[in-house]
Amino acid sequence: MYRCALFNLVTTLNIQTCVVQVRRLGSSTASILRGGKRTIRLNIMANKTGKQSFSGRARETAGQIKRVSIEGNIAVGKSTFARLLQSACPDWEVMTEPVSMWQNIQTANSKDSQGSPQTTVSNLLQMMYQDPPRWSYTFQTYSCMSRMKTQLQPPPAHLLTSVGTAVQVYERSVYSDRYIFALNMFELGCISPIEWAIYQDWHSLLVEEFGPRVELEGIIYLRAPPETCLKRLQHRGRAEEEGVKLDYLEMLHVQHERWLVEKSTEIHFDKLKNIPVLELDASAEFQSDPVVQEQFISKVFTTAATPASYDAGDGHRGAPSVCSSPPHFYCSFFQVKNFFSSL
Ligand SMILES: Nc1ncnc2c1ncn2[C@@H]1O[C@H](COP(=O)(O)OP(=O)(O)OP(=O)(O)O)[C@@H](O)[C@H]1O
Ligand SMILES: Nc1nc(=O)c2ncn([C@H]3C[C@H](O)[C@@H](CO)O3)c2[nH]1
Repeated sequence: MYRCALFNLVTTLNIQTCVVQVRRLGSSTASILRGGKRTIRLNIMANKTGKQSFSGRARETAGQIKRVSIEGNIAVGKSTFARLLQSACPDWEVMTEPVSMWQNIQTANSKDSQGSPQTTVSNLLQMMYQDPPRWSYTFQTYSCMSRMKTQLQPPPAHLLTSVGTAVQVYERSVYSDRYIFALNMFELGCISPIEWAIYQDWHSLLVEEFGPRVELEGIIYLRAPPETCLKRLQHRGRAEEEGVKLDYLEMLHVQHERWLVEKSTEIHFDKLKNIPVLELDASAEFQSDPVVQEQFISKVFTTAATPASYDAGDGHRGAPSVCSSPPHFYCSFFQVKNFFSSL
């Protein structure tokens, strides 16, 4: 119930009916409605319900879907924040970074005695961390391609037919691939000048060719000191990241600051230069137990969703009962709400 209430608040629209669709994060989201079948299914739906005005095609061509990426340093809490957004706004589509694709690349490179192909699974993320000069360019081609695919996925039916603000949220983007990681690897000397030139060439070509389909309307920048990120990274304990040191996170922090705060990174796409950036202080700590953390967040959101707290103002001043205990995510919620309304 509170999810409905919150969704109404976030979109700032009066929704008559609100169908809560709890979905898993990731690639499985409404996948049966994607691709070529999507329009057919939507048209059927439109005919059955008679709501022609909300047909997917109409919404898509009207450009009503807001595409937003969550950016930030390694382990700052993007996936955690994405889960928060998804549970608060079940109608939105929230897509996590395709890390498992990078960890599981299948190659058929030999045949067994019966002549059947033998597949090997390679972990490109691990290879990149173990030997950056050898694997960084390869990694960036694959990470960028997988991000491009994610950003190009057609919106699921429920997003196209929903009445309020339709939002697709990506964890990172083709832009952070270039202006954070690939650039950083180039500056570190792990991507050679010729590899960097080639990367930039095909990156620009793809972004320009796909045009509005990969454009973003906004960026949420989760910002925290690199020391905090290192602590969270170590706590998470992803095997491939064992060798990640503070200086690497400091470099990535500087890249984020240059791109999203100082705006001193040279950007090659006009729309991206003027994109609104919502900066959130992600340094506030949760309790370490993920279950308690989840309950804690739900509580904050439940309270934040009451009309009284919403009506009271901008979130910083408006809800003392919530802000007095964990101010951080409460305030973030209101900032996010206002941010989406302004796009
Ligand atoms: N606000 C927070 N306070 C304390 N711990 C947090 C907070 N946010 C996330 N964490 C913890 O930090 C770790 C990293 O979080 P998460 O996986 O969300 O980061 P990420 O930014 O998505 O990482 P990556 O850059 O690798 O994609 C997790 O163990 C998570 O539980
Ligand atoms: N080199 C490099 N380039 C990228 O585009 C990129 N995107 C993410 N990562 C690393 C950070 C986390 O360890 C892990 C999950 O985010 O993957 C990247 N590393």
